[in-house]
Amino acid sequence: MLDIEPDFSTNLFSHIDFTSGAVAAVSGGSDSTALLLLLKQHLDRVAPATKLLAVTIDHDLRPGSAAEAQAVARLCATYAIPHRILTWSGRKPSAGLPAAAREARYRLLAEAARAEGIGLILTGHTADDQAETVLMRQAREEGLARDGGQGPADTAGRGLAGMAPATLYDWRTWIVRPFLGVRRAALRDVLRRRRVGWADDPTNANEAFERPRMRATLADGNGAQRIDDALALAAREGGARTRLGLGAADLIGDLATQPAAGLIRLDPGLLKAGEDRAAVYALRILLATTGGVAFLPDQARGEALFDRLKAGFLCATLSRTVVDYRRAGLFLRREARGLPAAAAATGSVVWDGRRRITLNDSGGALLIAPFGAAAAKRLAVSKGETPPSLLRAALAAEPALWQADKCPGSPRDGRALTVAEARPVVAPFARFLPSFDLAPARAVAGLIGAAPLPAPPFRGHSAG
Ligand SMILES: Nc1ncnc2c1ncn2[C@@H]1O[C@H](COP(=O)(O)OP(=O)(O)OP(=O)(O)O)[C@@H](O)[C@H]1O
Repeated sequence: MLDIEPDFSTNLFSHIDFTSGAVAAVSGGSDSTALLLLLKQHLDRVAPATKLLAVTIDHDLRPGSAAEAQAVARLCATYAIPHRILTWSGRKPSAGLPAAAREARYRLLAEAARAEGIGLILTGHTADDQAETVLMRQAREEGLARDGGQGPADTAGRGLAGMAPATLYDWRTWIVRPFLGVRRAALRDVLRRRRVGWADDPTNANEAFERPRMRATLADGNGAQRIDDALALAAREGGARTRLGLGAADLIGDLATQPAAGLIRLDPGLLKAGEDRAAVYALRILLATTGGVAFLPDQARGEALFDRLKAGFLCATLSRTVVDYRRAGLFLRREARGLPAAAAATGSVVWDGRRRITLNDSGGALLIAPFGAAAAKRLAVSKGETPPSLLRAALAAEPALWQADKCPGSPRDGRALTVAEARPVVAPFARFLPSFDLAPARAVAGLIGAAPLPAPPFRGHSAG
């Protein structure tokens, strides 16, 4: 645990690369207020020219939220820190409110960063938050196991790693959490010493929500020990997950190829690589990527499929992906079912979770729709090592631009590129990429031709 001394901010921030500036996400609570002051102190000392912007999201969920945001604005004015307030004005769902608020918060924070050309957001998540996260996930797993569902094996090495020290948002903005090893009480001591107040969000004490319930259980005599144990568990699991990801990345680099857009071939050597856990992880990541699904298929299904593949040739579907194991190899492609309906082609959209389509001009009256089996059948495909039927099936599920019932540009037709660019997206990591998974994300991006990852936000580039 880091000791909080007046100049401890060096320990907390010196490993972070501030070249592209920083957004401090400040709710006005104790942790993010401490983040703001300590970060400002650090930058003033070591890099005063760094562009620093404080951003407060007004979720507009409680009567006092606008006034709290104004209080942050006043504090920022005192320290001459530029500050913006962004309001979540969208429809508020009745179920899953914390998740929706979090989604809106990160979207708005990232928009504010991008508008200033800043690639880095810092949040005030603490060791207490980390311990709560790990213990909540553990409690959910135990509940699942008790109910006869998939228990620890389901998330082992993933969920219990807790929050990553850095997460890439939308494949372009880094979210860094420098306080994951610092207790909230220590941050509050810093604020008290400086006579700076903070707001206490009543939602944090509302035991209708899971996190405040967990927080309440940690307030008794055992709490400190349970927090320390949870942090130790998170550290072990984070390391295990990073190693698992490195193993999966090596397998993807060595054994996966892309014979055509939307078609991945795995060398059957994957089934006897001797490192089943990494191989199953690689398979799950590639399934989600091929199917355009944001979540990996669960561990149990991944393992079951892997075991069936080991037993011999098969054709099965998981995560919207057809797994076709035959003499020519082990192939993955998007299933034909449930592809997006034809839609007007405008601006930049993520299509089917798999392709970012960017129109270079207005596109006129064009539609984006799957290329389709009929059009794919008419196309000549080369007779190489890959069975033509598989090439056609993958092509049929690719996006194409349509005018009336004619297709002006197929995915393999040069003309399409003058109108639109369809860049593959690494679906499971496109929105949130925890630093634990950087290696497999990079390997998959290289395999399918997705945009390269931005440099990690740490000096010397070690994130994980
Ligand atoms: N409304 C908000 N505006 C800006 N950033 C926020 C907001 N809510 C949360 N954050 C960021 O996310 C981090 C974790 O959020 P969490 O909800 O745990 O914090 P909080 O209890 O609202 O406030 P704090 O962490 O400052 O005590 C905060 O430290 C802050 O960096």
